[in-house]
Amino acid sequence: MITPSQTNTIDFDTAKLQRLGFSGNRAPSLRPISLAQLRQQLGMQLQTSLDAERILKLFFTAVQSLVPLDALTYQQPSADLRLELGERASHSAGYRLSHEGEYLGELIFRRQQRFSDEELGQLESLLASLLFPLRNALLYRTAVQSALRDPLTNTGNRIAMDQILQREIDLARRNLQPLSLLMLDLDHFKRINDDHGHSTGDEVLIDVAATLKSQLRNVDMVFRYGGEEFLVLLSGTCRDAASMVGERLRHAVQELQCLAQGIPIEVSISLGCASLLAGESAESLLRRADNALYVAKRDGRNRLSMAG
Ligand SMILES: Nc1nc2c(ncn2[C@@H]2O[C@H](COP(=O)(O)OP(=O)(O)OP(=O)(O)O)[C@@H](O)[C@H]2O)c(=O)[nH]1
Repeated sequence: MITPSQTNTIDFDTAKLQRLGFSGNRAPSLRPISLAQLRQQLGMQLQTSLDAERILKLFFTAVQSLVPLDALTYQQPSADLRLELGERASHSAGYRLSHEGEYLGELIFRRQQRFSDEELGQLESLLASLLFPLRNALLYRTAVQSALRDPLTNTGNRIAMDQILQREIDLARRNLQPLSLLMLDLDHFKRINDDHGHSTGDEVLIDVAATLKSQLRNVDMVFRYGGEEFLVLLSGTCRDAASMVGERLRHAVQELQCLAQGIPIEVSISLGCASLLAGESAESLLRRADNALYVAKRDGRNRLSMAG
């Protein structure tokens, strides 16, 4: 029988690290180590993962067996990555990382004592071991992110939506928090395509997606659900608040100044709103939001309808 504290899952990265003599949970080794030995170890250790955060954590731990540190911060805004490890401290040594002109982020070492010239030389030498693993991890991260994004509107795609919706439902249930969905669809979009061409239609989709994002909090998520249909996931948001958000979105899209060859195009959206019921599945929640959207269309468009 498997007791709750046991697990039969194998983390291959951890297992490989243990074979190489490293453990992520162990404090850094107190055994003196030379720069050359540490570079050799890092060369092997950092190749065990394609997860940039994990690589930076391994690096931070390993470096401390040669140069004492209190913190490491790293950021690469275009990869949407920011990491703060350890406690903030007064002295810092910052590096802009790049490889063959490719920007790989900013990394800052921090600690309470000033760094000596020798230590700075050691840190720079160790950073060389980080470059290739970090570059590969950033490429991997970009590939994973692009597999989950709609390239036209830069919103999440259907695959991302399926994954995130289920996760958010589980979280809402565990934390006893409300969760609401807005399903929205551009009105008479076919006419826009027919009258002004598909590239104008694409521009309208891009503008509407940008408008939706600009009206929402960072934690709210926008997905392109179909051709001219979007889904907004509002975690921690009850029915009344979701209805207000929906109205705000509807109004913002109506105010959009879209032009085709200098001629203004009227753009509006219809929305269906549903809030998670106790024990409800993702499919049922989506179905109720879709039914509410159907009612909004049937009742004249450019309106919000609440699921029953
Ligand atoms: N330009 C462009 N058009 C798209 C895209 N995806 C879907 N469409 C078009 O969106 C239109 C949707 O038409 P309908 O489903 O009839 O909906 P509608 O005209 O918006 O009418 P209602 O939803 O009833 O208000 C179709 O003409 C599709 O070709 C896209 O990526 N770009």
